[in-house]
Amino acid sequence: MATELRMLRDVEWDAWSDTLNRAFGEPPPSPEQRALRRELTETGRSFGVWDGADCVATAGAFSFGLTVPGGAEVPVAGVTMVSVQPTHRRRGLLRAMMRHQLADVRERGEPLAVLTASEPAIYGRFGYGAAALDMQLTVDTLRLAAPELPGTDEVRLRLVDPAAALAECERVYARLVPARPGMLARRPGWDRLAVLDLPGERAGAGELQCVLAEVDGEVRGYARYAVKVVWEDAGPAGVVRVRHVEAPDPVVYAALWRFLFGIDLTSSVTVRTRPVDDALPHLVGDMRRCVPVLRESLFVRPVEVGAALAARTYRTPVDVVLEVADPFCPWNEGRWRLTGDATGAVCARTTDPAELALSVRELGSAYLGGFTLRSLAAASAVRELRPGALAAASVAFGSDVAPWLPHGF
Ligand SMILES: CC(=O)SCCNC(=O)CCNC(=O)[C@H](O)C(C)(C)COP(=O)(O)OP(=O)(O)OC[C@H]1O[C@@H](n2cnc3c(N)ncnc32)[C@H](O)[C@@H]1OP(=O)(O)O
Repeated sequence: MATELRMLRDVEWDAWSDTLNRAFGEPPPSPEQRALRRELTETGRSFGVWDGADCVATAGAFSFGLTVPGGAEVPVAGVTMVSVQPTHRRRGLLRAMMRHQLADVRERGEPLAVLTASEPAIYGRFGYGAAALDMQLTVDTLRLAAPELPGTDEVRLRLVDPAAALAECERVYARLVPARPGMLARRPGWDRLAVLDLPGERAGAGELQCVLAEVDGEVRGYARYAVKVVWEDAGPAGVVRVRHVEAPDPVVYAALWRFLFGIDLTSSVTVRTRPVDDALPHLVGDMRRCVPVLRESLFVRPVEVGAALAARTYRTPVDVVLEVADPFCPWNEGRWRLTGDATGAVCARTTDPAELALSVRELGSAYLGGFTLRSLAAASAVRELRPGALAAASVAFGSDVAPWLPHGF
């Protein structure tokens, strides 16, 4: 029987969600998880493939606002919930869904699509390039002195119920979003996801805790964490598992880390993701004891090359003609002249000779300033056609603040 690709109907949501769960091999969601997932699903952007009455593939998107270099918030499609049933894999269903979705994103006028990948090898063929890294840290707090800056003693710390303190924490988070490329402006409901604390997902740790950091009565930062109790023959060796630690002010940030380092009966801290330019390794005496694991996080796909490149600013003045290859979205193919600086940019079609040649995937990788055009050229993924063009464009595309996506979606 032929399969049919079509939009999700509200009444089909449960079956659609079960299809997704099966493809990931996950246990059924708790009622609380299911309700939140359903609330966050944008039905108008969710679709699937049906084989008769059976839903055999799923995909969707969130309408996000992404911070780009320069601080603008750009509307993007956050591609998500992609799955194909084991009975129907490797017959082209994913490819068909990606084609359908990118055409829809273009129609909506969103210049970029973004995603996090279950397996990084999947999405390059559809024009998505790895654009940001995240850094997981494991810190040996027994051997390190806790961070200390002048003023940390003036920061008042208060333990609160994570859900009850959401509004105060969100005010801090909202200040951070425009300051870092890769961050997403919060949409309704996503704050609750940040404090979801399902007993089945605690992996041996206790309940989620939240500590607020206040200066002059105002909340300036927060950390969310859970403690995993460990007793060894030699004594306590618990682990502080940090989910979030956020504070725009360095002194408040140091105060939060000092607190996390000092929790009784623990000897290490793990934090599941921080930006690669995080301050913590510089706040401790011995940065080797902050052991990092780097991993790609956010993938970026320019859907409209001209609009995407004009939506960000450039660290240094740039004037370059790009020859872009994009077999999956052929409307992007050809030559584009990009001119811009730290105040704005214009990108338009041109017939002038090309100076750099690259595919849309590399453009996605360089877009947020997380990977340089020079490093992509060293892997033969970018070709310099006019001497000097690579060095100038590579610096211009950079970002002083490393891009970072604090959470999956
Ligand atoms: C944004 C997100 O939601 S990420 C989550 C992705 N989902 C999952 O990981 C859930 C488990 N996996 C699955 O559901 C499926 O195997 C999928 C969605 C990854 C692939 O679906 P399929 O329908 O089998 O893919 P399809 O047949 O369209 O393959 C298209 C191309 O991708 C390739 N491909 C598919 N899956 C993978 C993979 N896991 N790794 C590398 N390449 C892959 C295929 O080989 C094919 O290559 P080609 O262009 O050279 O012909």
